[in-house]
Formats: sequence, structure tokens, C-alpha cells
Amino acid sequence: EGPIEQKTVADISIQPYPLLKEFEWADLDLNNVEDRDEVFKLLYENYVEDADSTFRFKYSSEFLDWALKPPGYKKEWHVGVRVKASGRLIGFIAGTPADLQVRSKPVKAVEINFICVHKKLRSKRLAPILIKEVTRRVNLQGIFQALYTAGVVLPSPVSVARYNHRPINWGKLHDVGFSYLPDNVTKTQMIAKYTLRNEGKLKNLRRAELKDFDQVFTLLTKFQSKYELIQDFTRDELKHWLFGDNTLSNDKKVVHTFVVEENDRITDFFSFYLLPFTILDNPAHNELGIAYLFYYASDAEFDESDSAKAQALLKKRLTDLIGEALIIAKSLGVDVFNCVSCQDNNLFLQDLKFGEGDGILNYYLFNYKSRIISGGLDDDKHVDYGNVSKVGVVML
Ligand SMILES: Cc1c(C(=O)c2nccn2C)oc2cccc(OCCCNCc3cccnc3)c12
Repeated sequence: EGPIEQKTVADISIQPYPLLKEFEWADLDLNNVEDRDEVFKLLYENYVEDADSTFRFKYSSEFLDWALKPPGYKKEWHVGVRVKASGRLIGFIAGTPADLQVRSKPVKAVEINFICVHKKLRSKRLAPILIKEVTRRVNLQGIFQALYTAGVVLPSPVSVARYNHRPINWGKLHDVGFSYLPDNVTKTQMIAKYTLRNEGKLKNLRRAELKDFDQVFTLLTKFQSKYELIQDFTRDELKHWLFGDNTLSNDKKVVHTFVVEENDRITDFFSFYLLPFTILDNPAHNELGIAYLFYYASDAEFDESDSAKAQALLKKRLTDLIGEALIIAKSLGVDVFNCVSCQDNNLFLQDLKFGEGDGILNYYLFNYKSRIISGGLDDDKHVDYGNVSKVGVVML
């Protein structure tokens, strides 16, 4: 296992990758509101939709600030393409710094995400050129590995996971065509099945505060040490990912983090991020509120001696913990709570009534040879409820 191609910065061209003559590379600065709004508009109108174009991701400007400007980010890794004649932004791809550990081996890498080409300019082979240019700019900084995900199957994924959804507002999900009514079941029964109480059962659960950060950092680092693919966070990075922009009011926050505190000790925490879908041409609803499970940890002891008992204890702790996340997400107007089959999620999916989605998420490690890492699926790529994954990294 390890890097495939050994390159050095000296091998990397200092010239931008050649573009078709009607296009030019854009020098974006997402601290500049105009640039950030251009990226926002390009994604809003042209980014990933579901298979039958019912929904489109609705990345807010606050989300892009959070997702694209973590500590150590480089503006050169926010790569745009403009039409020379009009100056319109028609292509984008982003790299953000992400030191990984692959089976405990440190891998300096970037995460590549948000690749987008304007709908009217598809099949002009711009996507591969965007990937080559962001790779060149990352290589110039001495980084030669990358992590990215895609729904499509490309050569050799390092892991494969599956989407899971926990309906919160089943009626609305049914109205917009996301949830279906099974045979011999009434709508009332489906709504009753997914009804959540307004109050959780973990009494000492509260919103995380900066004073909790040291314990949360320690708890997550220990909890994640069992996974084979993780992001090796610096303190500043994790603070950014879990607290985001601390000046935002709770209703504007993109990421929400909660802790369980017992006798001045943080025993568990969880986080989720909010990323709605625009619902395309539906008279009754124009937005789908979606929460995505992000990082979490529990100090449920994992005693090597009786691993079955330990796993049962962890299952109970995580089920109660993420059960609270569902209730909080509901209070924030979320319609469906999403997670993939990674981390220890398979332990609570069934009890918390998550349904297996038809989306598959492939994880790729660019220029790094690694044996397959379990993404929590069986040989048919269905969720393996009896086994947990070894993937700890969560991609936005
Ligand atoms: C996307 C997504 C969806 C949906 O498409 C969806 N939910 C409700 C209705 N729909 C149609 O459901 C998920 C569940 C877990 C993780 C996910 O995504 C994980 C992060 C995705 N990273 C970016 C990305 C986006 C699209 C394709 N590849 C990568 C998703």
C-alpha cells in the first residue's frame, strides 16, 4: 500500500493546463462576495441533481464558506473556468486540505469536491480538464494524493457505501415523490411510523460550546482510531468543521454539534450539517430540508475481552445518541435525515428506522494503492447490518 506515482514539484508544469480557445481560467477569491456569489449561482443552477431531476442541491453561501474555506485552504485550489467573451463562470472544482490516515499510515492529501460544469456546456470534456488543473495546482504545493467521492463507478474505489434516509416529515417526502406508499399500508400508518417525540430521552444533552472542544477533540480522536480511513484533523480544522462560523445564529448555522455531559465529563457528541434540496417544479413545496450525519463519538468502553457485549453497549449508546439528533433535526424543520453506511452507522440504522437508499457512494484515493476498506455493505452492495464499516471520514 502507498503512493503509486512518485512525482516531485520539479516535475510539475508552472503553466496552467491548456483550455479550449473560448475559455479562460478564472482567478477566484471566495472572500470576494462577487466571486462567491458566482460560484453559488453556478452550483445552484447546475450542480448535482437526483436521477430524474426532481431535486437539486441548494448550497447556501454560508455552506460554501464553511465547506470551501477550512483552516489551511488555498484560494488557488478554488478553480474556475470563464467564457472569455462574456466573463461568465461556467465551470468549477474545489480542493481543500485533508491529511488522512490510511490504516494508520499518514497521507498528505486534499479532498476534491464540487466539480460542476454548466448544463449548456456538458460533453465539451471540461470536467477532465478541471480535474487536471486542480491536480496541477495541488501538486505544485507538494501534495500528490487526493480523496474524492462519486456516484459513478471509476477505476478501483477504495470503499463503497450506500445512502440511508430516515424520513422525518413522511407526508412531504411522499408529496414530492421521494417516499412511496408500500402496498397494504395507509399514509396514516406511514406517518405514525416516523412520528418522533418532541423531547429526547438523554437528559444531559446540550448544544456544544467552545469550552467543550478539548474533550470533544480527544473523544473523537480515540473513537476514530479503530477506522482504517480517517481524516487526521488538527485542532483548528476540527473546530472549524464542528463549530463553523460561531457568529451565525442557530437558525442560520450550517453545522450543529451537541454533547452529552455527565459530572463535568463529555461522554458523547454528534454533529450534522444542513444542506437542503431545491425541489424542481412542484406546486406545493420548493425546498426539502435535509440533515446529513457528520462526526460523532462515544466513550462507550470497547473492552477487547467481550467484544460482543461491548458492541451491544455501543449500539445502545449510538442509537440513543442519534435518536436525539433526529429529534433536534425535526425541530430545525428537517424533512429527511441522511447518512451513509460508514462509521458505526450500521449499528443504529434499523432501530432508528433509516431506510436503505438507492444511492451508492464510491470513495476514491487518487495516486494511492490501498486494499479495499469496508464501507458497511455486503457483497450485493446492500447494507450489512451485522457489520460496521472501517471508513471514518465523512465527505460533504
Ligand atoms: C446526496 C444524498 C442523497 C440524496 O440524493 C437524497 N436525499 C434525499 C433525497 N435525495 C435525492 O441521499 C443521501 C444520503 C446519504 C449521503 C448523501 O450524500 C453524501 C454526500 C454527497 N457528496 C457530494 C455528492 C453529491 C452527489 C453525488 N456524489 C457526491 C446523500
